[in-house]
Amino acid sequence: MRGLWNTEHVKAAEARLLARTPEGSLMRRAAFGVATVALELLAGRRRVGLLVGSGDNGGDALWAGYYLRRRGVAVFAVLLSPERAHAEGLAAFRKAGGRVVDKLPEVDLAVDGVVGLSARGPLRPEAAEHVAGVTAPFLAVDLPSGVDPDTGVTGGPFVEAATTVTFGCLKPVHALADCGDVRLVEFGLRPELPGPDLMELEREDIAFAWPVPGAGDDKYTQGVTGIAAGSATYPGAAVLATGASVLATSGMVRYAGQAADAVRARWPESICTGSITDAGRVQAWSVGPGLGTGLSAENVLKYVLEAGVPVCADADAITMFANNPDLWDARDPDTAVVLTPHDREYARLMGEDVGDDRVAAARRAAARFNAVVLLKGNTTIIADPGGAVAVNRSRSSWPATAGSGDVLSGVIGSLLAAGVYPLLAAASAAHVHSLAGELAANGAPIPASSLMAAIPDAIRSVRAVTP
Ligand SMILES: NC(=O)C1=CN([C@@H]2O[C@H](COP(=O)(O)OP(=O)(O)OC[C@H]3O[C@@H](n4cnc5c(N)ncnc54)[C@H](OP(=O)(O)O)[C@@H]3O)[C@@H](O)[C@H]2O)[C@@H](O)CC1
Ligand SMILES: Nc1ncnc2c1ncn2[C@@H]1O[C@H](COP(=O)(O)OP(=O)(O)O)[C@@H](O)[C@H]1O
Ligand SMILES: [K+]
Repeated sequence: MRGLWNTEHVKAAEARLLARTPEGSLMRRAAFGVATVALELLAGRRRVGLLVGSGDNGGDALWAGYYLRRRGVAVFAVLLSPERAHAEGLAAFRKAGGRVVDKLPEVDLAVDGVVGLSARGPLRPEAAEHVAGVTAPFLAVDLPSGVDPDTGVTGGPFVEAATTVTFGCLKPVHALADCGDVRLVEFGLRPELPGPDLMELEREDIAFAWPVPGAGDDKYTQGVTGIAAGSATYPGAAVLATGASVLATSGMVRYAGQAADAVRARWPESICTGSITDAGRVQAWSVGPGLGTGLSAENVLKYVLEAGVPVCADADAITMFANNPDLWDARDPDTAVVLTPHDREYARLMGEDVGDDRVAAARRAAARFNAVVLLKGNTTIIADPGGAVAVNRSRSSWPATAGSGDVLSGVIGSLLAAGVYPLLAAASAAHVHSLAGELAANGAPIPASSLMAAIPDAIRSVRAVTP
C-alpha cells in the first residue's frame, strides 16, 4: 500500500523536521535528488533549463542546477520573479556557472520549479508562456506546476511532466493526476506524519486480499454471491454482472430476476431463479444494474437490504435511493453497503455535483450514507465511512464502455461474499477491473464482455507478484 498525505499534513510535518535539522539541509537533499534523476534522464546529454518560481520549489530547482553544474552540465534558468527567487540557491547557482536568461534556449531536459506545495490554481500567464515554449521533456520538482497538490485538478495551463521527483512522502496529486514517472526522495519525514490521507493499493495488497480456495473449501464455504440485476428490457446487465461474479471467485453465484433464461444460457454454472424470494441464501448481494426503478425493483432492493448480508448497490439501485430515501429504512445499520455511483448518479444521490475535489465528494457521500462509496471514473475514489480513502488510477480509458460498470458490480459482490472487508473489496475490484480492461483492449476498443472475459488474466497478473 502506498500512502499519500495532504499538503496541510505535509507542511506541518516538514515544519517539525525543519526545526531540528540544520538550515538549508532538507532543501539541498531534495535538490540533490532532483539532480540525480536529471542526470539519469539526460543519459550523457548536457543541457538543462530551469523554470524557477518565487518559493522553495524554485529554490530546489536552483540548487539542483548547482549540483548539475558541478557535474559539467550547462544549466540555464528563467526566474519568474527575479526579486523573490530563493537567494542562497540563486547565489550558489550563479557561483557554479549557471546562467540566468530571459527565455530558455534549446535544452535536453527542463526542470519545473515554478510552484510546489503552495500551488493554487493553474499556471499564471507568464509561467504558462515559458512552459509552452519548452520542447524538451519536463522533470517536475515535487509536483507538476498548475496541478492542485490535494485534488489533482487542472483548471488551465499546467506542466505535463515526464517525471516527477517528490520529497519525504507522496501527495494526493501523485495518485490523482498524471505526474509521469514518480520518484520519491526520502528524508526522514515519515515519523512526523499522521496516518495517510489517501492510499493506493499495490498488487501485493490485492493478491493478499483475493480469495483463494483452500483444501477444506467447497462451493458454499467460499461465500455465495447473489446477483439481483437485469430485466426483460436489460438482460445484458444481468449476464455481465453474473459473469463477472462467476469469474472473480470460485464460490457459487446465484442469479435472481427477469433475465434468468439469458443468464442460464450464458453461465450454466450459475443457479438462476426468476424471483428474489426463491433465490436461496447468499453471503452478499450485488443489486441494481439494469434492474429498473419501478415498484418491483424497489421490492427487490428492500429485500436485499433486509437480508443482513453485505450489499453492493449500483446503477438503478442508486437511482431508487435518490428517488426514495425511505428505502434506506430497510437496512440494518450494521449491514455493509458499497455504493458505486458515476458522477451523474452521485449528483442524483447527493443533490449536488461531484465538483473538483472528488476525494472530498466521495468522503461526504460515505459519511452521509454510512456506506463505502466508490466514485467511478478514470481515477476511481473509494471512501469508507470511517474516513479512509483508496484511489485507483486506470492506466487506460478503454474501460469507459457501456456495461463496464455492471462487470464491476459483479466483482465487488463476489469479494463481499467471500468476506473481504468492504473498502478493500471495492478497491481491489476497481484495480482488477481496470487491469482487465487494459489487458483485453491491448490498444483497441473492447466491449464490456471482453473486459469481463479478461478478469481471470487480471487476477493471474495480480497474483503473479506473490511468491
Ligand atoms: N518545507 C520543507 O521542508 C521543504 C520544502 N521543499 C520544497 O518547497 C516547496 C514549497 O515551497 P513554498 O511553500 O515556498 O512554495 P512554492 O510551492 O514554491 O510556491 C511559491 C509561490 O508560488 C506562487 N504561486 C502559487 N500558485 C501559483 C501558480 N499557480 N502559478 C505560479 N505561481 C504560483 C505563490 O506566491 P504568490 O505569487 O502568490 O505570492 C507561492 O507562494 C515544496 O513543494 C518543495 O519543492 C523542499 O525543499 C524540501 C523541504
Ligand atoms: N475514462 C475512464 N477511464 C477508465 N475507466 C473508466 C473511465 N470512465 C469510466 N470508467 C470505468 O468504467 C466503468 C463504467 O461504469 P458505468 O458508468 O456504471 O457504466 P455502465 O452503466 O455502462 O455499466 C466504471 O468502472 C468506471 O470506473
Ligand atoms: K513544480
